[in-house]
Amino acid sequence: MPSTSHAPLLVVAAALQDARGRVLMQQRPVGKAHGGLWEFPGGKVEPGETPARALARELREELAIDVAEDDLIPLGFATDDAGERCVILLLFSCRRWSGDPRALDACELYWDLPHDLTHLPMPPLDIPLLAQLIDRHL
Ligand SMILES: Nc1nc2c([nH]c(=O)n2[C@@H]2O[C@H](COP(=O)(O)OP(=O)(O)OP(=O)(O)O)[C@@H](O)[C@H]2O)c(=O)[nH]1
Repeated sequence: MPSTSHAPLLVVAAALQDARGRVLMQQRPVGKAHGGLWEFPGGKVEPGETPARALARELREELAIDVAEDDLIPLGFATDDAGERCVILLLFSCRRWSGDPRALDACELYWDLPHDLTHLPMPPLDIPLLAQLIDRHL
């Protein structure tokens, strides 16, 4: 049975959806892991944080928006255990926030309907999560 000496890396991300149903993707900076690829905004859960609290913090840090934890609705997850450390990415849906998202961390932001985002190059776990979003007609 495969095993690892590390605890899984827990990562949270948001499908921010505007009134027209468009979802926000952000492009990771070149030079970072998965540089240049398009991801759902979010990041790592720090020790002592709940997933929703971590995601609200990441959205503030990365996009300068405020989100109430109650407005983060669990949507699905994806895992990758091929590398040295298993990664678990939890995706939340979010339709309400305050502020206009700005790319404080990403190179660029891009809004489009979920089925029109499939052409973007994405990190491995964002691909099945986008598929889950499309399957659920969200
Ligand atoms: N979104 C996404 N992240 C992934 C995937 N696979 C994977 O290892 N990760 C890792 O999950 C972490 C996401 O956290 P992050 O966005 O806060 O990380 P970061 O590279 O900006 O690092 P930093 O916050 O330490 O500067 C990164 O280490 C990223 O490389 C994946 O398929 N999708």
